[in-house]
Amino acid sequence: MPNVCGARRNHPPYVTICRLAFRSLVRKYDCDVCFTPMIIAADFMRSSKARDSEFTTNRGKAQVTGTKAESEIFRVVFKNRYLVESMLYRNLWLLLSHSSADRPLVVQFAANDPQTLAEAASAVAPFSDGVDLNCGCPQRWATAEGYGACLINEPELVRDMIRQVRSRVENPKYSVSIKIRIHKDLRRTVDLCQKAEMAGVSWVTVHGRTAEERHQPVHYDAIKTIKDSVSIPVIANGDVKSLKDVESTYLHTRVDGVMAARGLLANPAMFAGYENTPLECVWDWVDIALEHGTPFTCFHHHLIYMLERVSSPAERRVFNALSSTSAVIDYLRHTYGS
Ligand SMILES: Cc1cc2nc3c(=O)[nH]c(=O)nc-3n(C[C@H](O)[C@H](O)[C@H](O)COP(=O)(O)O)c2cc1C
Repeated sequence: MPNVCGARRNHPPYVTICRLAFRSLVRKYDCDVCFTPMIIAADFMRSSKARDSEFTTNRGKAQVTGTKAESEIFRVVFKNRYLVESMLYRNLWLLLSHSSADRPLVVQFAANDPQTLAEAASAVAPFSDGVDLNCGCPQRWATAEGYGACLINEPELVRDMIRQVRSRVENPKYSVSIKIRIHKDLRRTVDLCQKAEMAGVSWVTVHGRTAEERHQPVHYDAIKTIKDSVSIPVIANGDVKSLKDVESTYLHTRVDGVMAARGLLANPAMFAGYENTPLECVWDWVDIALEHGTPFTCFHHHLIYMLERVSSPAERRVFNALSSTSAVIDYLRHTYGS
């Protein structure tokens, strides 16, 4: 059963570098598939600047920022040097080992128009394994623009978006998925998923709450009903915070995989069976984050999440107030050892 990592929107470039670093960490601890944060497809297609700031991935040791449009030259970061030679970049890729590549990678888009989504999908297809349409974000800014959770009420539009991506991306193995929330009337969710299936969707991720629900219990029965109503894989999402939760979700719903967000932020080694973030994982984050040139705020924030369950309030007060990478490393060495 695949373990999936899901994350979020609206970020300056340093945040996408940060997401890439975090994806590298969770992949080390048995996360099988990673999603990018949600990217607004229309913004993404509007300018190469937007593409550079919204999407960063790598192949082996090369890091790629943005996407390859016909007339554009790529920025490739290799051993911290920018190479702006597209031929060199192509040759480089052929030589690189894919062992530490950021794959499998699903790029998640917010979109409300088939053509734009298809263009965005075709731009990222060479660097990823699939695109996902966000039909679950309940935030007001998103639904006001016709993105996210409001799309669960537009099954025909969702179907058209899936079809358009399918016909635009040539690779038949490239996945086209949707991430949804459920309706109060579950028949509508089943209808949405069946229409998506008929349009050629590869799988559906179901966050088992309605668009209005926040902290209410996840409706596992609803996820099971959806799973029983379609033949494509279904991924369950919501409140998976340990490997035990993965198992109980599976037993309850018989889904094909689970997606986790907050559980992995708190414990990136969760899918590998650790109850709390192991020290090894903390040091792995330090290594990976420094290797990627992760800015301090992001580096520190992730550690704050990871240490929350394993530190006392007094320790947290000291740790959270640290303001430099060296102070953080000194604190970790002194408090936990290396
Ligand atoms: C910090 C953060 C960022 C998120 N960003 C996204 C996102 O970009 N796209 C998305 O579909 N869901 C996003 N979500 C929602 C999660 O994917 C997930 O549906 C929700 O948090 C419930 O799952 P969980 O209990 O595993 O956290 C985000 C959640 C969190 C906490």
